[in-house]
Amino acid sequence: MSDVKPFVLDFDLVSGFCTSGKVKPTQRRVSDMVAQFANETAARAMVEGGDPLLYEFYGLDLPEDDSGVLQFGTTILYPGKVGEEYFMTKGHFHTILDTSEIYYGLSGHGMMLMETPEGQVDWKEIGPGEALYVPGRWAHRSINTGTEPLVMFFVYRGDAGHDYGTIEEKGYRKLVVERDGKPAVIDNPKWKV
Ligand SMILES: O=P(O)(O)OC[C@H]1O[C@](O)(CO)[C@@H](O)[C@@H]1O
Ligand SMILES: [Fe+2]
Repeated sequence: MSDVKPFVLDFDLVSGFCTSGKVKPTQRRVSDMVAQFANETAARAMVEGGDPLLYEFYGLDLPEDDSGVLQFGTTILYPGKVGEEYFMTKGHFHTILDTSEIYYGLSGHGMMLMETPEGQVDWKEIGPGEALYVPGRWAHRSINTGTEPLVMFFVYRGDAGHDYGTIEEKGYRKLVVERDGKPAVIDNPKWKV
């Protein structure tokens, strides 16, 4: 058991930022995930044109080897598109595959795209005041389908870990793109068996 003392952290309900500045966010830009987008040419052009920030999240300095710890924080995913594909997070399975995660929508609107190693796929919309349960075994990627930052609070088991490799190699089975001004979930042409 780790020796974490009780503490309080403040997160702004709209911006998602930790306003006391006690924790610094991790940022991911288009250059961090060019290969994850369906239209890599559009992604590379965006990198050349200034490399926009896709999202930032607060990961706390809590022990990552203790199943009794809960990791938590906020994700701020900015609005925008790469080609016709909405800004999204990298997405991951948990290293301990059967660990779950809860997201709570604070502001903005988006979607969680999920899939299992066996090939089940699902997606759920998330907005302010909605709690989304991602069961164990489901890879999860957040997508901003709106015009404001999508801000979510998340919590998961401390030792769950992040497995990015599987998604980097194979991609997701589905993509979320804008069609006729609305989000549409389509097959990912780049998905590898
Ligand atoms: O880890 P990714 O796929 O880049 O997505 C970012 C979000 O997911 C989490 O890893 C939680 O699942 C957060 O730390 C972070 O906000
Ligand atoms: Fe996760």
